[in-house]
Formats: sequence, C-alpha cells, structure tokens
Amino acid sequence: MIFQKQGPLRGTIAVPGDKSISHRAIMFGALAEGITEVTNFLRGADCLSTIRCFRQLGIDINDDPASDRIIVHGKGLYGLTPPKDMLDVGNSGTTMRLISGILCGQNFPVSLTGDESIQRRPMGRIMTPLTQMGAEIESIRGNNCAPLSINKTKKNNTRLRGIHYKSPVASAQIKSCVLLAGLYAEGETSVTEPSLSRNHTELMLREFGADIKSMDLTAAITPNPHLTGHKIQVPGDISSAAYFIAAGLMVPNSEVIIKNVGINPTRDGILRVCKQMGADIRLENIIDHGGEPVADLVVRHSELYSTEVSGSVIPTLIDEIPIIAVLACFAKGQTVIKDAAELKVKESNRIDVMVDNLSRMGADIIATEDGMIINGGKPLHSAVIDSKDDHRIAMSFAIASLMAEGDTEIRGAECVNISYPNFYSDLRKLQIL
Ligand SMILES: O=C(O)C1=C[C@@H](OP(=O)(O)O)[C@@H](O)[C@H](O)C1
Ligand SMILES: C=C(OP(=O)(O)O)C(=O)O
Repeated sequence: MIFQKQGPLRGTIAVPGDKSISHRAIMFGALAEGITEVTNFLRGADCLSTIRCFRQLGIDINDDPASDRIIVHGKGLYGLTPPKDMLDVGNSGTTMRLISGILCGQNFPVSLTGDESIQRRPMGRIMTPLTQMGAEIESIRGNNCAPLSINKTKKNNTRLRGIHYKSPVASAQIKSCVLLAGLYAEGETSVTEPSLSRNHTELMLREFGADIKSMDLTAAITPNPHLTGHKIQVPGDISSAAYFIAAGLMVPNSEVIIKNVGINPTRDGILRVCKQMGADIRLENIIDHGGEPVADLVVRHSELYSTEVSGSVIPTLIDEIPIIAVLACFAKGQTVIKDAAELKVKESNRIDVMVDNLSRMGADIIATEDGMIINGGKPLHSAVIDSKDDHRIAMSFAIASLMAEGDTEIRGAECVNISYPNFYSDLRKLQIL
C-alpha cells in the first residue's frame, strides 16, 4: 500500500473498542453464570480469535453487529467443555496467555497453537508460575513456545495450589494468567510485579463478583467466586487513538477530536509522555464505565521537544512505543527510550523493526539493548517499509508517511486488521485533501 504526505487532519472520530477489555469481556463472561452483554466490542482478528476459542470450549456467543452487541451465554467457572480440535489463538498473545491460566484449572486436556509469530513468542513466562501452581502445561516442541499442551494426563479433580508469584517482568498477560488460574486454586493467589501493568483484569473480575484486591504492585485473588453475567461497555482503545494523537500533533494546522477513549492510569502513559514533549491535548467529558475512566481527547498541532521515556511509565504505554518513536523524529533534541526490552518479544522485534524502517526513511535513530535513541529534526523521505505483519508497525508508518516527502510503501499493510480493521478509512476521514 502506498502513502503520501498530507495536509492538516481535522475532524472528530471514535476509535474502536479497547482490545484488552474486549478479550476479557468474552473470557470472564464465559466463566460467569448467565448473560454478559458487551457493547463497542473490538471486532479485530485478535478478539475474534478469543470468541472462536470460547465457542470451541462450548460457550454460546452471539454477535449482532446491527445492534452493536455481543451476547455471551456464560456457564460458570466449571461449565467449559472439551474442544474437539486444537485451539487456535491466531496472532493474539493475550488470548494465548490468559486462556492458558483458565485451561489449567479444567479437568480435560487441551492443546493450543497460533500463527507463525505467536509460535516464536515466549510462553515460559506463564509455564513457570502455572507449573508452580501444580498445573500440567508443556511446550510441545520443548522450546517454551506454542504449541502448548495442557492437562495431557490429568484425570481427576486435582486442584491447583495458590502461590505468591513475584513476576520478573511487568506484564498484564502474566499477571492475568496467574490470577485466572487462581480462580481454580486452593487458597489465595497473588502476583507482584516490578512495576504496575494494565489492571483491566482486576477491575473487570471485581465487577463480575470476584474477590480480588490490589495493593501497590500486588494483586491477590480468592478462589471459587460466584461470577455473575454483566453489562460491559468497552471504552475506545487508547492504543488505537495513539496514532491519531501523534498525527494531530505532528501535522501542521491539525485539530482532531477523538471521542470516548479509555484513559485508565495504567494505560495513559502516551498522554503523559506527549504532554512532557509539549503536546496540546485536552481531556473533556470524563466519565466512568465500570471503573474504567473514559474521555474525549482534543489534540492540536504542537511544537514538540525531546524527552526520556523509561522506568514505571513503560508498561503504561508499551504498545505505543513504535508511534512514540515516530513522534520523536519530529521533536527538537534527543529522545531516549529505555527499560523497554519487552518490545523484542511482541508480534515482531519492535526495537529492530522501528530502527530499521525509520532509518530507511532518513531518521537519525539507533537501537540500544532495551530501547532506542532518536535525534529529532531530520526530514523523512520516501522508502519501502516492511511491517513484518505487525499491526503496530504498519499503523506507525502510515502516520510517519503523512510527514515524509515522496511515496511510502508499506508492505503487509493489511495486518492492521489485528487490532483496528478500519484504520485506513478512519485516517482518510480526518484528511483534508
Ligand atoms: O493484557 C493485555 O491485554 C495486554 C498486555 C500487554 O502485553 P504484556 O502483558 O505481555 O506486556 C500488551 O502488549 C498487549 O497488547 C495486551
Ligand atoms: C502485543 C500486542 O498484543 P498481543 O500480545 O495480544 O499479541 C499488541 O497488540 O501490540
């Protein structure tokens, strides 16, 4: 797909529902008794993979796009049934890691796989705590990656043991996986992280009736709650809004309003970093959806300055680092991004792929062990970009192209389908041609 430099972006859009919250709404709805009604669900490939897996596990899920409602007919904590085939999570790390926690609590064997990218991503990080809990989980090829097999020989009702897990990485996927296994364990299960990752699991499970507490960097859950079906209105995804925030800030004379965006403090690092860089972003109409704060964002073109992005802010903007790297190319001075080695184990190695592709466009950027250093101010020019089929990379370069001279060709551009199927048409809506 070819992209070109554009004039100002103006107008109002609503980005699709939050990916993390959409996954959890299906999963927790399946484990609750009765009906869960989800509105503004993200119909991206990753969340559709979650629906497909839970249907394979015997859950009835009706999707009615006309009424914008997904209805999950929950069967309670012990209502899942053995799937006929291997579960396929597609490209979704969130599905793979969270569902594994749930499946370790069941009495039937399951195996799970996903696409080529998922088969390279580390699963040892969940196998270690789950094994400590007494779960039977193994990597079929013995390389700590998918495909995984769970409960291969488990025959009776052996319960998991609650553990107090000190996670070496700040990861909501690890935390959620262990807490979900904790629903089926003997005694309390807790997870302590080195810094706080997104807390949607804690907030939503509590809404469904779980006994779950959060204290600083620790979340703890009591087993065997009675979960009841719930209405969930999914806020707009701040990770998707990030591309329009960046475009609005970078392209001269732009003014963009993004409606109904989730601004949970464990996700809003992009706003804090942009403000540190001098961004003009205003929050309006702040409301609450089941503990999740939501606001409209008014973004205006701004002169940007370099900054350091490091430490505890990293987990709150982990998926936004590719687009922050693009912003840094247009900021005065040197931006340093560190403590972000997790980027190497996402859908692609996002440090190398960003540095390689931005260098092709003429940016002054180098990779470090755990991040990047970018000297802003060098003009970007035409290039061929390899997205490595990573949605965050494709969207970041579609935005970079708005400021680059000549043609930017993005290979594999259609992978935006993973988290934002209408991304290109929404971008066009904001462009004054
Ligand atoms: O829990 C979640 O919904 C997610 C957690 C993050 O992953 P990690 O927990 O592996 O950092 C994030 O990158 C992913 O897009 C969604
Ligand atoms: C890393 C991501 O997702 P997941 O881990 O669910 O594949 C992402 O959406 O950027």
